[in-house]
Amino acid sequence: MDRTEAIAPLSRPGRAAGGDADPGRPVVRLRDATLAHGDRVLWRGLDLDVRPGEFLAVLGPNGSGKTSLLRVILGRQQLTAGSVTVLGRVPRRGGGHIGYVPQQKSLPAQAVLRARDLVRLGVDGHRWGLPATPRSIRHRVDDALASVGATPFADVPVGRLSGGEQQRVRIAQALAADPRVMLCDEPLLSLDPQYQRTVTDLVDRRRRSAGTAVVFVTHEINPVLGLVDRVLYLARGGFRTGTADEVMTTSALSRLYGTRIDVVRARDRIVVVGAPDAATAHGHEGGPNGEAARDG
Ligand SMILES: Nc1ncnc2c1ncn2[C@@H]1O[C@H](COP(=O)(O)OP(=O)(O)OP(=O)(O)O)[C@@H](O)[C@H]1O
Repeated sequence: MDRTEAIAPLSRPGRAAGGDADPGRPVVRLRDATLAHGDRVLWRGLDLDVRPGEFLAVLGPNGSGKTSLLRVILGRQQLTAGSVTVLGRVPRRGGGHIGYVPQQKSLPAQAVLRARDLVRLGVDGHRWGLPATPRSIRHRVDDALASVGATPFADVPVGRLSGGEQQRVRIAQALAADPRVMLCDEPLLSLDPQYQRTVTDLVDRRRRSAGTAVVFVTHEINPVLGLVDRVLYLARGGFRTGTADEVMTTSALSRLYGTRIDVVRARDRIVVVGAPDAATAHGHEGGPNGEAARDG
């Protein structure tokens, strides 16, 4: 079955295009934030503001605490020290205005929920500007499905979809929440280049049209290099923040890792050579305090 179709724009019944977000007010704010499990410090002394419409890429080796950062912002994980606010409030489980694309795990083959049922779960429990009638909710779900090209498989049980199709449905679910911030945990995994582009374009369009802040965890910066405003790089208990040009450099990453790392620009790509990989960089050694980080 050919399940691809043209990608439709996601209409927004709530705020006007451009959003009502105050561009000066951070959507996400962390101050002197530390997260540790036992005596193992994932990151320490993190100051971070993510502003409306900003695209923040979060990079770092396996186990450096990228997903944990998203869990803190979601209110599912308590900081060890410091503070976090989302839209000026301490985040709590189930709070609205957050679109979350969790790290991909295949849905069981026997999962009987249809794609549209999953997306509908994104609408429920959130305010999105208009009274939620069954008809308006159905339109919202249809819009979100169309926006990721998922209309042809809207009624297929999700367990029967490919990994990439399931991922597009998860993006639609996050968009259906009419989010002020999107938290995306490696959303490009298992997508072919065409749909990597689809996903990054959707997220980019959303932040430009609605002022949605984006926190985008990725192992690979190249697919989002043209979109990224700032990078947060986590490693060995420390971090660096800044533009891609500031962070993705031989000197910045060598200091962060405490060993020689080479960052090479080849055509429009960044290649990092020598960064300890998942097997060796699990970071269990604890690591130094956060590098002097710039945030702004
Ligand atoms: N509740 C917990 N208790 C103890 N350790 C935990 C807990 N949650 C996460 N960890 C550990 O913290 C570390 C960071 O996990 P996290 O998933 O945030 O890393 P990550 O940077 O997203 O990794 P990956 O790139 O592999 O997805 C891991 O070693 C993980 O095992």
